[in-house]
Amino acid sequence: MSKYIEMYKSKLVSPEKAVSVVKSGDWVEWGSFACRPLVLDRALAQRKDELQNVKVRAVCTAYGVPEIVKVDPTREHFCYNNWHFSVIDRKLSDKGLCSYVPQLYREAVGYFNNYIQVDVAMLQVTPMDQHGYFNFGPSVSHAYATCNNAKIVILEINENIPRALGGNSESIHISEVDFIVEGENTPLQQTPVIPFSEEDRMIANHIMEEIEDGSCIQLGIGGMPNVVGKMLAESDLKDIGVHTEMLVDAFVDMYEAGALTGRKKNIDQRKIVYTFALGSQRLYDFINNNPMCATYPVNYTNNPNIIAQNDKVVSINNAVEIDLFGQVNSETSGVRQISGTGGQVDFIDGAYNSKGGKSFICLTSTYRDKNGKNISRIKPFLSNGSIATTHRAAVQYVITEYGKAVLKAKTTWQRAEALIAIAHPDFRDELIKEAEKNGIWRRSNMR
Ligand SMILES: CC(=O)SCCNC(=O)CCNC(=O)[C@H](O)C(C)(C)COP(=O)(O)OP(=O)(O)OC[C@H]1O[C@@H](n2cnc3c(N)ncnc32)[C@H](O)[C@@H]1OP(=O)(O)O
Ligand SMILES: CCCC(=O)O
Repeated sequence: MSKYIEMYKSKLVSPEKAVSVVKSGDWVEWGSFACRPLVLDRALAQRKDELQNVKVRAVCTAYGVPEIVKVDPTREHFCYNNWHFSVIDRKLSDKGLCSYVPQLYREAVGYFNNYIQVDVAMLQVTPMDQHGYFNFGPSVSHAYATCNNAKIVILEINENIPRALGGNSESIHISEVDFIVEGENTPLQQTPVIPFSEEDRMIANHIMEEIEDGSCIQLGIGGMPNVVGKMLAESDLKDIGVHTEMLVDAFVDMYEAGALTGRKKNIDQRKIVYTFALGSQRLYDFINNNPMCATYPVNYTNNPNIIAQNDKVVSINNAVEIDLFGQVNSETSGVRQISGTGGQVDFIDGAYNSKGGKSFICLTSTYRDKNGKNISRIKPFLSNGSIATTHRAAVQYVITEYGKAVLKAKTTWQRAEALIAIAHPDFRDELIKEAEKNGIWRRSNMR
């Protein structure tokens, strides 16, 4: 028997035994996205009455509401927190059951190395390989930093987790692990493909005009970036490269269409670089043992200096609203946290510094609220309480179905003009009046 199998056997315990190490007051860190623990969550929830004030941090909750949250609506026993809200997290937050942790995603590894305490780390990983390594699969992100800084590391094995080749920090050795639990091999979280609207297609068309052969693409989270990805796959563009934070199904479409070769990249040439993957089973099958894919920790993928080493970086991200000063909110609706800062700012900075690089903030010109009322996403000010995800000076291109606005190096009145020109026509007069009132309009505007 190999020494690693012996070590494995000595560390293999039941979920109940593994979570018995958690003490009142501890900070517990979970694996992110599709790699959050499942059987460990259930076992921890069963200890509710013995524990007080155990704080759990997670990223973008998948697989439904965690058991620790379900069993403790008071948050006295378990206090759930999240670095990036999914639809589950925002609904929990509406009920006061989940708190947001602001972050610049590129800094996540540094937070673990320098700022925060982790008493117990719990992550889903692949089964161990013959060299004694467990792979972090589609959720490399800050997984190694979490484990490296945790007092106790517990891994939950899931045979369905694909083995993601790196890069670096994509795996952890058995010698660095305290306990192993064999999970139930739950299929990975699948994200539905969102149907896109005519407005989405028009926005994507404006972006497509700016993409060239050899461009290096980042697609952000949300519906719109995926539409552009699909159109890229259907285009006759050649030698597209990928350096992204999030890997989505659209990249598989591009690969299968032959558009994606990565041959023109200056770094990680011919590799699809990413830090986490979230999508369908087809995406997870694509990354499994695929030498074309290289996953890295987020302090590499999202470092603007690394991003900028490739030429013609094109960064495509969604937003909730933008004000006439150019401040972009991509994460809240007033004080309601919808999502997170994520890597938006990282890629906007990286693309700007890349030779020939371009960053796009895209949004439909209007949004239909829950009462069916059409509301302009281009506003005089961000909604009361909304957070500026990307500050105004960083913004380069803004796109709606009505066209493109380039904000870099523009005066306040030029910005207001450029943004009003791509607002929905029904709102333009009102926006001009507001811009005048707020001192960012000139008589010569729109002439
Ligand atoms: C991942 C990378 O590679 S790096 C960078 C990418 N990361 C980021 O850009 C971080 C921030 N961005 C995001 O999270 C997303 O792009 C978003 C939130 C802006 C859009 O994501 P989508 O999934 O397309 O948004 P969607 O249209 O489904 O809306 C999400 C929620 O916001 C609400 N919403 C959207 N727009 C508005 C608005 N203008 N006012 C109020 N609420 C709004 C929706 O109602 C929905 O809430 P609900 O589920 O409670 O009904
Ligand atoms: C956790 C980050 C996801 C995003 O960047 O949007």
